[in-house]
Amino acid sequence: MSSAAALCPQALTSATRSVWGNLQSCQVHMGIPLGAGRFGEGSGIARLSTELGFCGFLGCTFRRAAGEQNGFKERSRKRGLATSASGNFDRRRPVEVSRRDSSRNAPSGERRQQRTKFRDDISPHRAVVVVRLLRIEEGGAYADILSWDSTIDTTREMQYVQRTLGFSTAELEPRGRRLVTEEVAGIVRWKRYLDYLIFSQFRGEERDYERMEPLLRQILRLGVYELVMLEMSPYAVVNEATQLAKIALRAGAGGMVNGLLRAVATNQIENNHPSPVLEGDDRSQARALATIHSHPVWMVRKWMARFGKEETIELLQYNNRRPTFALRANIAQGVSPEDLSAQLDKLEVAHEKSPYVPEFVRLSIGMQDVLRAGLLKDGLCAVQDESAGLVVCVVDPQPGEHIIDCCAAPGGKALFLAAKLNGTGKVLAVDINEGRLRILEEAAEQLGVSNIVSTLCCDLRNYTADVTGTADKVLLDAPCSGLGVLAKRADLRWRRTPEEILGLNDLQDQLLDSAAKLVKPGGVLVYSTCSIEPAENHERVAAFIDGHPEFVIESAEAFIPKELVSEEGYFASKPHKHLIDGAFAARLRKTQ
Ligand SMILES: C[S@@+](CC[C@H](N)C(=O)[O-])C[C@H]1O[C@@H](n2cnc3c(N)ncnc32)[C@H](O)[C@@H]1O
Repeated sequence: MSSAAALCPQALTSATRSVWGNLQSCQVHMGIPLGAGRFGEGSGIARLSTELGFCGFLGCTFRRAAGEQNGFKERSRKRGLATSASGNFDRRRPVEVSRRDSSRNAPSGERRQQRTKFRDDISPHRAVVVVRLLRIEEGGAYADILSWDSTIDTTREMQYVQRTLGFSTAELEPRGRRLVTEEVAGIVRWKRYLDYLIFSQFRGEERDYERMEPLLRQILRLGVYELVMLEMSPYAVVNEATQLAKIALRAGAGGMVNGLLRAVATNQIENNHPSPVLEGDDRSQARALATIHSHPVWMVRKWMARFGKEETIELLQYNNRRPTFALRANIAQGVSPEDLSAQLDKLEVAHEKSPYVPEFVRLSIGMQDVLRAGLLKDGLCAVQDESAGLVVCVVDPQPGEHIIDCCAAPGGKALFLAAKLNGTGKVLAVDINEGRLRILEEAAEQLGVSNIVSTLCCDLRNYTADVTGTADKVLLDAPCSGLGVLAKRADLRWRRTPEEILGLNDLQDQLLDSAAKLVKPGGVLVYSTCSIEPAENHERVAAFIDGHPEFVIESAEAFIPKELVSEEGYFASKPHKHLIDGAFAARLRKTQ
């Protein structure tokens, strides 16, 4: 599998920076019931985490699966990350990174004692946040995968803290857990802007700043985030961050943190933070916007060239918003959207009907209550972004049809396709990733569509080498950059590169050629992504049509609201305009 094949951010999408966490986040966009893979024998949270960690939806996980492991291992070792006996990065073990151990020269007994010291002057959430940030930045963990599920035992997390920082704290209460999830996602998202504020108060050369110890940097980011973005009391923030740096690093580090955060706190009170000036040529303006809205410069430049400055700012702002979520009523179990709405009313969870997909309801808060009430575990609904539902609407499955979902795992769209078949017809879910297919199979059981869905693990390109098309409809939800789902995937913006996106285009073309072979004459092929980039969307379809004159474009307008349909007849959502994830789908009819 090429490394490009690894990229599959939709899964990631979901995400959530909300309390119900990462595992879930992976599943959200995909429409997997959050319970899937979490409760069965050997398939608990731990297995799902491993699964996600391996095949991920995200780039880095993919990269590892795709054979770039060596570089990663090498990096891990250099940085002292925990590796398993096989040399693989082991998420279960603490990442002990770059803490300068002030007790290094102490006698071993004393050192052990210091390591296990209990500190009640450091809030547990702050200790956990800096350790998680280290794991994400130094250890390659995903922000989503580190989100918190209320059902997870926190003991292991606190062991990470103890081993990384050298002391233990109180256990996290539920409120602390929520704060951890919120802060980790927020700090990852706002990293560039936070670093700008930190650097503006840093007394030293840029070189020294670049070389700053990773733990010290995370403590500063946490302090600045709490002061500026959460507007917490400066007294508590500055004192605890100072103390944390003193204990986990050394006295001098504490002094530095104290001075810097006090300066930021003063600017906060006086509303006097420095700000990059939006002037000069496009490049300078893109740099300024990238800092103000905390995105990579290349992304901002790309969008400015396409959308203009004002619209780019809207998109950047949308990507920094707290993401909202949608639930899909499981019509396969006879649950109508009205039934789901009544259940949510009972739980006093505020929600509204999706204006785009009849089976969906939107909520901005209250997911924890939905989880606790077991609506997902019982298969009454699934968490899924409306954009994923809209792709299924463009396929327009009809009872009795034979449908192939070519890149199906972990299965959000396949399961909704199956539900729409109303008990008759077949969905064949093909994917190269076995672990993710297992998640799909469990979710199909949970949602009551396992009689409709079957799975096949293979590389689509090999599978179609000599088949003749028999499917009524084929969906190719291709591996992509995921630039449409940045609001839900806090760390994705920092993981993507322009080269990676270019590299994906070949794979997308090859998969399209393969998927086309499965469609019977007169049948329909839908190509979709969770990207807003023309290079992955319109341009791929144009290239495909060039080489396949037997396919014609059919407008999506007959299947979804007009406002979501582009001039060319494609479904193309813009996050900042439609307030859902950015996604794309082209409906292509095979004429002969
Ligand atoms: C965007 S994700 C699919 C999400 C899925 N449609 C859903 O709704 O849950 C892309 C998928 O393509 C799969 N994939 C990548 N290369 C493939 C190949 N050559 N053959 C089959 N599947 C492949 C990945 O394993 C990944 O699961």
